[in-house]
Amino acid sequence: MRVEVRPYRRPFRQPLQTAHGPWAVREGIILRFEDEQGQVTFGEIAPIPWFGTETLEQARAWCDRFSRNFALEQIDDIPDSLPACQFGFGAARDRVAWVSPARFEMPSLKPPGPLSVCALLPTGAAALEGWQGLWEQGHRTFKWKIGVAALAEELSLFQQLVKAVPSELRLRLDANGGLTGEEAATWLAECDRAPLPIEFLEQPLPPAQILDWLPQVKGQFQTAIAVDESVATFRQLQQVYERVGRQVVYVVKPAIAGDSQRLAHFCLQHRPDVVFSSALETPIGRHQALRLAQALWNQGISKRALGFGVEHWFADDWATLSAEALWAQL
Ligand SMILES: O=C(O)CCC(=O)C1=CC=C[C@@H](O)[C@@H]1C(=O)O
Ligand SMILES: [Mg+2]
Repeated sequence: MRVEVRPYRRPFRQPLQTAHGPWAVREGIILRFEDEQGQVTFGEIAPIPWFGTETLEQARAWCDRFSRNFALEQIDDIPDSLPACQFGFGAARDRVAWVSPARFEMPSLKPPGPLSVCALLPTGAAALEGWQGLWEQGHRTFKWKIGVAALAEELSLFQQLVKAVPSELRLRLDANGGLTGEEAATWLAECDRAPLPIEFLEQPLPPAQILDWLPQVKGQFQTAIAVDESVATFRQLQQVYERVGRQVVYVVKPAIAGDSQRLAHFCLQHRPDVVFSSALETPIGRHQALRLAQALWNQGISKRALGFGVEHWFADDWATLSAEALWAQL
């Protein structure tokens, strides 16, 4: 199979403000595969190094190993240290009618409607304005980043936000590991008191601290706790699931969780309480990630809104481009 590699850089409309700091530009790699019958498939490598994936440079180095040709079997040679590469090259295999008893079939994608998609709000006070347009588009689940400004300021904004929105709105909070144990307990108590459902508090503490902290708050709060950075790669997902199982919600970003077939089999075997989430990838990686999420949804895995309400974060028409049109721009 022939493969062509093109890097991309795409600015967000505005930097995404999280506890990791501002993120202004999405960089990645688009792969174009052409098989012997001339059939073309696109894949995407969308690293998030601060989540624990490979860097863009490490991904490039792997891609440079291939001349213009590669065999599907070589996907199995991609190490677990390159999860975004495993996902990107895996696109070639997930398309072909590759017959194997172990293969998890992923039917073609029916794009999910806004009701089943969580929209990402702007961080801070901008959320007080930002939610309305997304509500009018049909979104009913929203995610808001915290752990960026001072606790008192964010708690005040939270109280304004939950009073301003319709009571049917469901809100997720994502601290990106930016809170202390004490601040997280304060947030959980606040969420329990909120006048609308707070679906979960995502990654309140950093991966290195959260698992030891969980037992201290077990059974104290109604609001669920989710992990994201703690399970960014497949190895981490396995380890955390073994340790805390169904005590938490798993926010899984297929684009950085490694081989999609392996992820699918893990989800089918363990049936974790999972939210599939965007890695802020392009429509190419998004399409592949959503196909996986939809196929697992059809198997009864996760009924939670998909964390893919992010197209509005990209400038221009990036979110609606076809794979061929996007490739032609690179
Ligand atoms: O999960 C969602 O609803 C949207 C995607 C999202 O929030 C993120 C995507 C990529 C990196 C992170 O800053 C952030 C997250 O922490 O979940
Ligand atoms: Mg998150």
